[in-house]
Amino acid sequence: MTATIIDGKAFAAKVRAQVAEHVARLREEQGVQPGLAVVLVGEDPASQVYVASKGKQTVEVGMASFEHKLPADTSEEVLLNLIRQLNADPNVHGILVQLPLPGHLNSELVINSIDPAKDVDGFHISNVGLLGTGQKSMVPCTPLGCLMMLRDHHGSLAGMNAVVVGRSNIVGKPMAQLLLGDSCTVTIAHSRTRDLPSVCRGADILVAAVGRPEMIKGDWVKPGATVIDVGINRIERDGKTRLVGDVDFAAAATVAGAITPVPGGVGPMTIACLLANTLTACCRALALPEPKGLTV
Ligand SMILES: NC(=O)C1=CN([C@@H]2O[C@H](COP(=O)(O)OP(=O)(O)OC[C@H]3O[C@@H](n4cnc5c(N)ncnc54)[C@H](OP(=O)(O)O)[C@@H]3O)[C@@H](O)[C@H]2O)C=CC1
Ligand SMILES: Nc1nc(=O)c2c([nH]1)NC[C@@H]1CN(c3ccc(C(=O)N[C@@H](CCC(=O)O)C(=O)O)cc3)C=[N+]21
Repeated sequence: MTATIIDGKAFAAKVRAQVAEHVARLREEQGVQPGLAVVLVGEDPASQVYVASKGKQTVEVGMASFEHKLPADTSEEVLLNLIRQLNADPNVHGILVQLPLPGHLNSELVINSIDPAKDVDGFHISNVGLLGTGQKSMVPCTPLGCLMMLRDHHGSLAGMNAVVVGRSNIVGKPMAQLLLGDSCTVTIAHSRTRDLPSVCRGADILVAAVGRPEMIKGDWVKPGATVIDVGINRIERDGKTRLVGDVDFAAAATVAGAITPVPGGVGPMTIACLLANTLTACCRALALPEPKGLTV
């Protein structure tokens, strides 16, 4: 058996086209332009690449992009002041603070200082609570992108056994909430899980968000299952730097029914959902109708 490859890159392009169309209409009919502010503290090269790519795609869909690059030794006070300023700026509808932050900064405090209505990452404690209780919220971009691909592939997810490997606040936990919201039977696995291979083998939907290159082996995958690989790991192989996921793709693709590749899977969907969330935040801020199909 050879799995269907779920093309996240192509799907993301479609989502961005939908966003762009809605943005054009907003500008024409309402004279408003959605704006996204991205804050990067420090000079982590990978983060710089992501931030540049987000900025480029933001402009491509017709939104305003505001980039704030601060030195690694920025004080909490300076960062909180910037966030206060962005919270008050009517041209900014979405705010993203790139994680991880340098160690001397309290990420929880920083994230929770963002206006929840502008928290396009969905990491603010009030958005987390709203999502957990099934109320309208800002939904974290990576899990939202995964859910969109799963719904597109399966239609209804009701009754399916979903296993999420990883319990981080930014991927694993919100992913599990979304799958539960779609009536999956959800298991969350982590580093203390006993017999992870057999837990994974029970999954109709297997989401890997571990941060360990190719840890999930082919024989951990139930035949015909759908595998969503969130992992982004840079490794050296054959003298070259390569990007691989948390799943042994070559082996899993011979067993799974469908699988997302890395690169070209979840990553591009994450950025597309960030743009979708910014548009949603803008529409909510102005009490305008929200675009359909771009949030849960
Ligand atoms: N494509 C995208 O857009 C994005 C990709 N990512 C990628 O996704 C991956 C996960 O990110 P993130 O959630 O932030 O990572 P974290 O490091 O915050 O969390 C990793 C989770 O995996 C669990 N884990 C670690 N080792 C094992 C193991 N051997 N067996 C079982 N579980 C294990 C940890 O368990 P425990 O809690 O017990 O320590 C933890 O819950 C990374 O590769 C990251 O780069 C992240 C965000 C966006
Ligand atoms: N506040 C915050 N929000 C985030 O959403 C956030 C963050 N911090 N910190 C870092 C992680 C990681 N992340 C990725 C986004 C896109 C790709 C992506 O587009 N990847 C491409 C490949 C890119 C490449 O070649 O390096 C792909 O998978 O095809 C990857 C990773 C968002 N994150």
